[in-house]
Amino acid sequence: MMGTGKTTVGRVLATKLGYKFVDTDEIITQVTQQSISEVFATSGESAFRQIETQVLARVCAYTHLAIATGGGIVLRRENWSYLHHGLIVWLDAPIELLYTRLNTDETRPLLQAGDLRTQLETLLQQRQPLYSQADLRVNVNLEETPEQLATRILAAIPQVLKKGETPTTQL
Ligand SMILES: Nc1ncnc2c1ncn2[C@@H]1O[C@H](COP(=O)(O)OP(=O)(O)O)[C@@H](O)[C@H]1O
Ligand SMILES: O=C(O)C1=C[C@@H](OP(=O)(O)O)[C@@H](O)[C@H](O)C1
Ligand SMILES: [Mg+2]
Repeated sequence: MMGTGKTTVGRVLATKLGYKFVDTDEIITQVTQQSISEVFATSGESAFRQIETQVLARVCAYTHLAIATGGGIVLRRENWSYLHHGLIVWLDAPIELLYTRLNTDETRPLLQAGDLRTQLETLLQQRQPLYSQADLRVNVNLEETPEQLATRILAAIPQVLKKGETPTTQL
């Protein structure tokens, strides 16, 4: 979900793994020469989602790469075939944490209209069943630094290889 720390923690995780790192939003910004807000404003969400899928289709083919996606990547069914090229980590955070982080943020177009808490609740309700399809669920809290969170994710990854329910890691 937006604000959970995918871009920030993904970068740290890549460093720890000795992997390269890409963020699909950053690639979209480079390719379109527009900010994410500008893409939404000038072309609309549906065009953004199309570009997002094209970007994911390209980057998912690489090995030794950590990919941070936008929180809406789960919405298109075809994206899942690309996501499953790798190990999918769900950063799950309570609404209050997201609210604290995104309260003054103006870079996420889907959260600019209306009450932020309501917006977050609505989106999370829609997306929770999709996020829960990930390989690893990581409960995010306010105490851990990106460094600590990345360390915890790394430690939890072996559990993904074992058969059974989706593993969850919390502090
Ligand atoms: N573990 C963390 N502790 C404190 N702040 C964080 C942490 N992870 C991310 N942030 C901050 O939260 C905001 C959202 O993080 P970001 O990585 O952009 O999330 P996402 O890519 O999931 O939307 C940024 O301001 C970032 O600096
Ligand atoms: O959840 C979403 O639909 C979106 C999340 C954003 O990325 P982050 O999850 O990195 O904020 C960005 O792709 C766009 O604003 C839409
Ligand atoms: Mg991001």
